[in-house]
Parts: sequence; C-alpha cells; structure tokens
Amino acid sequence: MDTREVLIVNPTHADQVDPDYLETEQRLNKWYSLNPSKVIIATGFIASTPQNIPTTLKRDGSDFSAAIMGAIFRARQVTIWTDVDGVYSADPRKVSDAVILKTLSYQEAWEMSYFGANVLHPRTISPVIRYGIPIIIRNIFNTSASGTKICHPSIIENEDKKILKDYVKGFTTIDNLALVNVEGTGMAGVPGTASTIFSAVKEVGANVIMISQASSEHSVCFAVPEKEVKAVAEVLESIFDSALFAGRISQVAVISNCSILAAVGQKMASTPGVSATLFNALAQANINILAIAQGCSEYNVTVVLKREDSIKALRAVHSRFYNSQTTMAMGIIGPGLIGSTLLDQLRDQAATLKEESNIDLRVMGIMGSKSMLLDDLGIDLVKWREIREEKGEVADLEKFVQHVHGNHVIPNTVLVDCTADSVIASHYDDWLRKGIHVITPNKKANSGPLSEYLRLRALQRQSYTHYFYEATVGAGLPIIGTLRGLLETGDKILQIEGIFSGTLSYIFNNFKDGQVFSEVVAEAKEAGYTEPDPRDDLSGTDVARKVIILARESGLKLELSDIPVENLVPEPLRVSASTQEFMQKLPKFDQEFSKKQEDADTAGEVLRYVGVVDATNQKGMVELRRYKKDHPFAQLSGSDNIIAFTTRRYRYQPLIVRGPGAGAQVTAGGIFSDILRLASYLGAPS
Ligand SMILES: NC(=O)C1=CN([C@@H]2O[C@H](COP(=O)(O)OP(=O)(O)OC[C@H]3O[C@@H](n4cnc5c(N)ncnc54)[C@H](OP(=O)(O)O)[C@@H]3O)[C@@H](O)[C@H]2O)C=CC1
Ligand SMILES: N[C@@H](CC=O)C(=O)O
Ligand code: NA
Repeated sequence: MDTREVLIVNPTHADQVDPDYLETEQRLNKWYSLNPSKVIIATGFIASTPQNIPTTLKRDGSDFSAAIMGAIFRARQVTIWTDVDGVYSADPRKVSDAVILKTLSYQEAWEMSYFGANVLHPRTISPVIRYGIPIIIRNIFNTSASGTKICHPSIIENEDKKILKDYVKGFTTIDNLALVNVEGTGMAGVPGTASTIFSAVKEVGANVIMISQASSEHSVCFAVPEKEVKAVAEVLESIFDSALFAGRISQVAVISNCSILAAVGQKMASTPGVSATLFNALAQANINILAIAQGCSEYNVTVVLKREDSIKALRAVHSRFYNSQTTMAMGIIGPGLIGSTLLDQLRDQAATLKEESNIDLRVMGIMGSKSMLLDDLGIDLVKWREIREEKGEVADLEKFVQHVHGNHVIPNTVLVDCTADSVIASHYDDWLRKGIHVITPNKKANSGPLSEYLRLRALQRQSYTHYFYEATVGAGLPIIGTLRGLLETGDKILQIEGIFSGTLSYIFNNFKDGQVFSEVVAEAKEAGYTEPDPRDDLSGTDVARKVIILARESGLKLELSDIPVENLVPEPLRVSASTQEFMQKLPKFDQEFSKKQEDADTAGEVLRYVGVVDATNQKGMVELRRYKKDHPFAQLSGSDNIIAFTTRRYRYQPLIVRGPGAGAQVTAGGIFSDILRLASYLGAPS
C-alpha cells in the first residue's frame, strides 16, 4: 500500500500533523475493495494532505503510521520493532540494574516519554488509545525478549494482578534546566499574576517543563531549559519592573544547573506512602529537593534537584523501589586488630544478610596508615589481605573517600574508622556534611574538644546522615544505646559508675595469687584488650575518654581535662619511650604494684579501676579504688566491664550492664551491629 493514497493528514504546526480519520477510513475502504489481500505491507512516514499533496508524518512518523494503521484496521495489536528490548524502568546507561517493564498503561508511557525515556512519542499512542489496541515494543535484534506492552490498565489487571500493585513503574531525568522563582507579597490574591508570567515566557518562546506554586501564592516557580533562562529572566524583570521597584515583587531569581527527576506510575500519587518512600530515599541519599510538582493526574511526581545530584538521585530512588535491597558502599579505615576482625565477620555474614535481610554490604576500600586497596565493585573479603599485598597503593585519604563515596552506583556510603587516630577523627565533620555515614570504635572525636563534639552531634541531628559509635564504650556491650534509651524516654541520669576498661579489668581480675603485674599487662595486650599503646589504658586516659563520652551523652559540658585521673603508668615510663620499650621496662615496677595489691588483699579487699559520671554535681572522675570482696565490682572475671546507671527510675537498684568489654570479636561485633542499625535506618527490614 502506498499510504499517500490512503492516509490523509492536516498540518497543524511546523512539525505536527493531525490524521483525518473519517477521510482516511473512506479511502481505506475504497483501496481495500480494489486490493483485497491477507497481508498488506504499507509505506511508513508518508501521507497526503486533503488536497492530495504528498507530505510526511514528521518526527517519529513511522511509528505514528503504524499506530494509525492499527487504529483504522481495528488491529488486535500493534508491534513496533526497534533496537531495544523494551522500555526500561530507568535509563540503563545510568542505572545498571534497570529492568525491562513488562507492561505500561498508555498514560504511563506518555509520562515516561515526556520525561526523556526512550519510549514512543506520546502522539504515536493517541490513535490506538481510542480503540484500546495494545502496542508492543520489541527488539528486532533480540526476538527472545518479550518486550514492553503498552495498553489499557484493565488489560494489565487481567493479565497480572501483581503488576498493578507496582505503583511506581519508572524513573526518568531531564538535565540542563534552570528554575525561575518569582516571589513577592504583592502576588497573593492578585488575579492574573500567573497569566502575566507565563504570557511573558511564551513571548520569548521558552518551554516551561514544570510549574509549582505554593497555595500561599507568594511565589511561583517553574523550570525551563537552561539555554532559555536568560531571556526568561530578562523579560520577567522588564515586565515586573514597576512591581519590583515598588516591592510588590521582591525578586525574579534564577537557580541554574538543575535537573528534573520524575517518578511515573499509574496510581502512585493516590497511594498513601509512595511519595513518602520516594522522598525518604532522596533524603537518605542526602539529596536536597529544590521544588516539587505533583499533578492531580496521579501518574507522576516530579522533583527538581541540583544537576550534580541527578544520577545519584535516580539510582537512590530506583534501588529503593526496584531492588528492595539496602546496598551500602563501605570504606574501612584501619584494618588492624579490630578492623580486620570486622572484615572477617562481614565476610562470614554477607550471604546470610543478602538472603535473609536484603542487605548488600560492599567494601569498596580498605585503608591502613601506609597502603590502601580500592575496588569498584566490592573487595573480595576472602582474599583481601593477599590482594592488598599485591595490588595495594599508597594510602591517600582524599582519594580513598572520593573512591568510596564517588561510586554513584550505590546511593549510601559509610566510612568505618577502626583507627585510634585523631587526625582521621577530625574528618568526620566533613564526611557527614557530604552525606557519608560514619561508624567508629575510635574515641578520639567524641572525647576531643567539647565544641567539636557538639558540632558533630548537631550536624547529625539536622541531617539524615548517621554517626554511630556504640563500640567506643564497653566495646560490643549496649552502653550508649542503653543511655540513649533512658534519656530519650525522659529518665534523668544521676550517676553512671563502672569499670570501663577491659584491659584494667583483666589486669586486676588476674593480678593475684603471686601473679606478676607486667606479665598480666602483657597477657591483656596479647588478648587484644589494650589500646594500640597500652599506656593509654594504664594511664586512665582510655577510661577518662569513656567517662567523657557518657558524660557528654548525658548532657554534661565537660572537657577531658576536667576529669581527674589516677595514672598507673610509672612516672619514668610516661614520656617518649616506644610501646615496645615500655613493655620491656615495665617489670622494673612490678614490686610497687604487688605492694598495693597485697595491702588491699590483707584488708579483705580488691583493687578496681573505676570511672564515675556524677551528673548531679556535673563532674567526672577516674581512680583506683578498693572494694570489699563481696561487692559486685569484685565479682568480675576476664575483661568484664560493669556499668551501673543510677537514674530517677533506677534510683534504689541501678540498671546494670555487664560483660566482656574489650577484645577483637566483641568490639568488631559492636561495630557490625551499628552497621546493621544503619542499614535498617536506610530501609532494610528490621
Ligand atoms: N581492642 C579493643 O578491645 C577495642 C578497641 N577499640 C578501638 O578500636 C580502634 C582500633 O583498635 P585496634 O584494632 O586494637 O588497633 P590496631 O593498632 O590494631 O589497629 C589500628 C589500625 O589503624 C590504622 N591506622 C592508624 N593510623 C591511621 C591513619 N592515619 N590512616 C589509616 N589507617 C591508620 C593502622 O594501620 P597500619 O596497620 O598500617 O599501621 C591499623 O591498621 C581504637 O580506636 C580502639 O580504641 C574500641 C573498643 C574496644
Ligand atoms: N583498650 C580498651 C578497649 C575498649 O575500648 C579497654 O581495655 O577497655
Ligand atoms: Na558499647
């Protein structure tokens, strides 16, 4: 069939024509009576005007021809053979796990194509809609792919009830836009302001992509292509010249470098919770929304964001709706005793977490003080030690953070600081600002200068970025969590008293019956209870840091220097000597320690190194005390910590948490459980 003989169209616009269905159907009947046949091959793209002048169907005209033919023949189905497997849930070049959509309603297809998805032009769909004819998009190069069926929602419902429950079908973005905001008190209740604005925009030939006006009527904002914004701003400034001068309009502001993200789905806007999930996914990826539009059509929710957030936002929302998996890009800093134990625990638990909890943890980088290992997909945790030996590069914190966070495929990043380094801790602020979650057993940040601690906590409270540090006190024991629970439910802390050092607990639990002090210290170090430098434990500094952390958590404004500390490190060994030298020289002081221990024993007492937060008097202290042998603090063994919370509710019998408070496995376990808490905040099932 030469469609010029049959298909009649009226030009309506420079690049648009309208089919004249009545005339076309009459001509088709005539053509068919002359050419009865079972298979008709018709020319695409071309048609005639009512005056029989050959013309084209303009852009996407071949698809349009097919749809018109389908409509006039009342076809059972129209198939468009193209070079893609179908319509994707998001641009597969930007979202690697985008899926082919089995079905789309006509309206969903419209919305997707408007917002830049490679779907049919909306015009193509209109001829088949009136007869409810489905259009299928298939790949001529891959006939095994079943393609995407675009049809009436009732067909989708009949074929697959579940699909209709997929409230959000796809996500698309349009880049290179600018937002224009016209704002002023003189706009409210003045009819015609919006009309003036958009008439002016039309005058300069700009295309308005979305509009949003709050019901207070004090501002109207809209998005236009970046290349058109200069003209738009100029015309608005000129039209509102006197209103601007009089102050009725306060500004015509332009926000450049924006993108639009649209979520499309037949029922999304009318289904409770769908928009909330969308906004939540954006918030958790630390993406700021500049403007929102949701039509009453219920098919689409549109948000305007900064251009640089566009891909990250697309991936964040897509993974929330499609993967239902919480994926986190992780960077582990400090693969020492605790860090490497954590990596082993992650390795052993990864499959179970994926299968049972839909949590996918990917370690994208491991960094020590000298070398680091980076990987784009996730480091093999079975062989990371060997790979680091082989492929490790020189440690560079900036590059490390950029690698782990810059990996845009995964919307959530967490850095786990397993060092004891205050320089690393000084970066938390910057990381949290960038939207990177921070988890650490390192006490340096929270026990450093008060102002910095307060800034970190404030930063965390204002954002959706999380900072967890349960392992800084009592290792894996739930100390911070217990304290938070008491405070948040309105209890009042009176005192927190306890044995906070696994090392000192171990030492004084075992320093008896003729044991030698320096040997017990060496055992504690060997068991992995001590700080990298055991003098941090023996000096009481480690305990003082924990006291400060709990004091600040309870609202006390104390500095580390406010805590009087009884230092157990012999005076001559306090400065300069290396850890090794310290351990070698410690035996010289064994006698001194034995004397203290024997004196206590003779009095029926034991030595215990305790820390106290005295909330009533707003102070803290750390000292070596003697307790009767029947006191609960005398009953400990191994590296046990015991922490007693005396509060308004627990005034007569304190709430007590007790158990091993140091060691690689329990500490790494505490960090791991913070990681899983983060995953659950980010949407993993709890
Ligand atoms: N041991 C325990 O029971 C508990 C420990 N903690 C805390 O856990 C943390 C780790 O302790 P632990 O594993 O015993 O210490 P380790 O000394 O075994 O490990 C420290 C790690 O940090 C790395 N490191 C140091 N400085 C830097 C830096 N600037 N950049 C990158 N990496 C660095 C070291 O790298 P390299 O190997 O290259 O030198 C090493 O891998 C400490 O903050 C400690 O207070 C908390 C609760 C309990
Ligand atoms: N060195 C610390 C480890 C835990 O914070 C201790 O001994 O308690
Ligand atoms: Na803890």
